[in-house]
Parts: sequence; C-alpha cells; structure tokens
Amino acid sequence: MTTTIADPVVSSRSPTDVILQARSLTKHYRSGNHNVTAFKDLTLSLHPGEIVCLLGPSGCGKSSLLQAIASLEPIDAGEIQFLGQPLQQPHPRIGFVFQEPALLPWQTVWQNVSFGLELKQGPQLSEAQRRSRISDALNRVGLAGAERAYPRQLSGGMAQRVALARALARHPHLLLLDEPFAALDAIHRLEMQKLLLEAIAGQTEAVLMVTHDLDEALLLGDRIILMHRNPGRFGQQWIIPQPRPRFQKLTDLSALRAEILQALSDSLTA
Ligand SMILES: Nc1ncnc2c1ncn2[C@@H]1O[C@H](COP(=O)(O)OP(=O)(O)OP(=O)(O)O)[C@@H](O)[C@H]1O
Repeated sequence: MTTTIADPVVSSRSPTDVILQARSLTKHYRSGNHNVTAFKDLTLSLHPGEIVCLLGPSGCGKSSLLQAIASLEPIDAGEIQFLGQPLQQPHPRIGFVFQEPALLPWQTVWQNVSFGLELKQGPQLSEAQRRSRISDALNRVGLAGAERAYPRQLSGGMAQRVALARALARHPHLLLLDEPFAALDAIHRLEMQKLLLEAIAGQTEAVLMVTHDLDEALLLGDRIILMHRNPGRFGQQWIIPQPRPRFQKLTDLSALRAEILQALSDSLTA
C-alpha cells in the first residue's frame, strides 16, 4: 500500500501517473583495461506519493543508478523519462542528497541552500521567490535562525539538514537520497528520518532512497527493492503494508523484516 503525500500543487496527479520511468538501463565504467558493469537492464517506475528504498550489497550499483537518474553520470543503454519527458541533463525539479552534505565551507547556510537553485536550466525566479524558497526550505528542516552560520559551526546532523534544504529549495518532484543518514548516530538518524517525512509532505512527489539499513527502509519506504551485484540488477521487491509514519509499529513488520533479511543474506552469496 502506498501513502499519498498530500500536495495542493500535485493533487491533480493520480497514483497511476508516473513521475519517473527508467527502461532497460545499463551502465559500464572503464576501470584500467577492463569494463565494470555497474548495472544492467534496470527498469523502474516511480509513482506519486511513493518512497522507494533500494537495498543491496556493496557494489550492486545503487549509487550509480541514483547518479544516472540525477544525470550526473551518463548511461550506456536505456532511457529515462521524467514527468513524461526524456531526461538527459540535471533537472531543476530533481533534488539529490548524498551521504556527505557537501556544503561549500566558505558560504553561509543561506548561501549553501541558495546554491541548490543555481542550475542553468532552472526556472527564472525573482529575488522574492528565491528568498521565499530558501526560507521555506530552511523552515522545513528546522533551521530557521541558522541562516548566517557557516558549515564549520554545524553538527553533522545540522549539516545534513542544510543539504536536505538545498534539495528541497528546488521544489523537487523527485528526491534522490543516497544513504543520507548513514554517517549519523542512531538518535540523530531517527530525528532525521522523522524530519524527512515532515519536510517532504506537501511538496515532494516521489523519493528514491539508497540505504544499507533495513529498519530505515521499513520505516520510510512504501516499496523496498533488493538489488544484486555482478552485474547490478533488481531482485525481489516488497510493498510495505502499513501507512507511514510507522515509528511505533516496526514490530508489526517483524515477519516481513525477517523475510527481507533472509533475501539480503542470500544476495550476498548470489
Ligand atoms: N567511477 C567509477 N569508476 C569505476 N568503477 C566504478 C565507479 N563507480 C562505481 N564503480 C563500480 O561500479 C560498481 C557499482 O558501484 P556503486 O558504487 O554504484 O555500488 P553501490 O551499490 O552504491 O555500493 P556501496 O553500497 O558500497 O556504496 C562497483 O563494482 C564499483 O566498483
């Protein structure tokens, strides 16, 4: 079952619409004298209201897939459509958060979030619109008041909130998250997981998230896709049969958790 993220702007979209359609994607890297196939023949659709989590062993191509969808890395075969249009370059309505916040150390929090709006193909925003977007994004991540701080003055959790605000300022239809909370301790991770759900409400339509943490996938995902490696490819997928938020209800998913854990364990030897 999927939970629709209510959004006055996007409520006209039906869950049968497609935000992202990727067909038969293949990606090779040249490594020394040989090619590494990061992933092969991946097909994926993301629908409005969905958070989809990718789980899988190291090297199965999760990050490469996100980078391909973000148009940060070219693909060797296949096609990606975003909102029905071919996607060939970074799109202003796709936000990206990496494991490292990657903030510019010489710029303030406000300037770092503003940087998310610096895209050649981005919408022409007036100064007032720009300010409003940055201010709204900082509010969403609970950083109103920290606008003038520099990255060195921030904790790891705060820095990651800035990175999230930078992505949200784009008003993304699609948010790509590559292990965004992996570097945080358990308490801050939980805080950020809750904050993420609140921050995307009413704005972001679909989320594709890479995580190594099965509990995180069960907490946040509406759908979990297992990836295998050599070459990277999709395996089983599971629909999470409970609406979000489910912070108090993980024990209800213990049978499903055990099933996914077994599949993950099997994938290590596949
Ligand atoms: N820039 C690169 N040049 C050469 N090979 C690469 C490059 N980036 C990734 N690879 C290779 O592509 C494959 C997929 O890597 P990728 O980082 O996408 O996997 P992953 O599932 O995200 O791994 P992890 O969970 O460890 O982050 C691996 O074999 C990796 O070594």
